[in-house]
Amino acid sequence: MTALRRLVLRGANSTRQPISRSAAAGSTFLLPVRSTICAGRSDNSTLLHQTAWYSCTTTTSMSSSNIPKDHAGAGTGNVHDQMLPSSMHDKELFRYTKYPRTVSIIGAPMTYGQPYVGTGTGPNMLREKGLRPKLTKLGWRVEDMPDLDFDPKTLLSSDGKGNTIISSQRDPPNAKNCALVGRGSSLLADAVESKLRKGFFPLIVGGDHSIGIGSLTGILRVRPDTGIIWVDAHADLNTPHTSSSGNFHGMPLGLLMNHPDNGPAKNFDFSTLPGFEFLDQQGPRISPEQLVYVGLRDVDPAERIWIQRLGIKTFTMTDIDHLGIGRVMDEALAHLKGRPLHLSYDIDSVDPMLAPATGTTVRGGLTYREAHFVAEFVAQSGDLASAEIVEVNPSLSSDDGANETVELGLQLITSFMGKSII
Ligand SMILES: NC(=[NH2+])NCCC[C@H](N)C(=O)O
Repeated sequence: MTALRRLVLRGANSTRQPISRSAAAGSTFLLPVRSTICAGRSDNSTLLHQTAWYSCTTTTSMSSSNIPKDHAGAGTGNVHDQMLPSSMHDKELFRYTKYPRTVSIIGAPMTYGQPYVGTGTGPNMLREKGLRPKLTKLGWRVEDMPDLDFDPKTLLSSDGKGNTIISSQRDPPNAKNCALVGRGSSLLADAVESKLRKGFFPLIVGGDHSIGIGSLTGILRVRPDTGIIWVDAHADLNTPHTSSSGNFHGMPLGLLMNHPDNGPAKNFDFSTLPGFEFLDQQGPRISPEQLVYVGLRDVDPAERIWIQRLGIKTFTMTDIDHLGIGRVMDEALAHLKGRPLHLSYDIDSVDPMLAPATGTTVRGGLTYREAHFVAEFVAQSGDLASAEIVEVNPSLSSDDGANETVELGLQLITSFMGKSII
């Protein structure tokens, strides 16, 4: 029955309508982004992209008028101390987070790692759907800071305060929006590091998956032995040397992976990537054994070679079909046993019928229950110490598809933050 259900789901045509940018702009979707101006791979795409990003942050920034009453204070730096009784404390879940368990929502509205506008709206969309009260209900003390400032003016200024803008640097080959991604990653790394040092649980809300560069750097600075569960349709193991798109959302693991016998970024000279100076040769790196993939189904040729050569523990969709998600997660957690865990959840791991509003959809993804099971099982292990959700882009689908995707993202967050059926 389950197999049949999965076959039906994976075999059916995706409902995703590949919306052209102009169509997205005309839609009445929640997010009034003028996305027509973003596109292309031409030389000036960076500029177009930035312009679009401005409009997107302006229209969705949190002001007291657009925050529903029960979310008032979200993103304003408040700590909400109103903890409700919860089974989570009895069960010794989230044992790496100091008691009383505090989750720090770190909004990372990064869009520069891929070509579409709209990916930066994730944090506010999730807040508007009630992220904070849902976390409070689960028993968390919630710290909700303003989103990281990824305004190009701030990121590209030499003093980080918007003064003295560095004139636009040319991107190195295959490294689109290099300085913006690099500098944004550096800010995020510092934020994540400081929250972990306080004993908080960083919940990083993207943004595109290039935020993995910053979140993992911050995490590894504090806990170098962290186990990483990368739930994704893609391996994100490229570097500018192997990427065919030049998009940094396909590179976070490639840039950070280390291995004595030449990992993807071995001898990579980060000084050739403006903005990435913080990833100097001493910077924290991932070893292959601390990573597990779940849900892969679209892997580039160079990534396939590295996965095999480095022996990275990988559960593709074929493995999930064959073994079932229960056994896959048993084996995944057994592989990372004894480590604090970071869950990097890309919404495109889920089947596009359920999560159409994302930039790089691939058919044949996780079912609704499989997606939740991954989240629930990791939470129930007690070892989850940080997490991120990425690539929710409401501007890339119809209203319904966008709402479903944001809603699913929110539900998955509640599952990995401790919600259980009983
Ligand atoms: N996190 C993602 N959505 N990654 C998509 C990556 C797609 C492709 N492999 C690339 O490197 O461009």
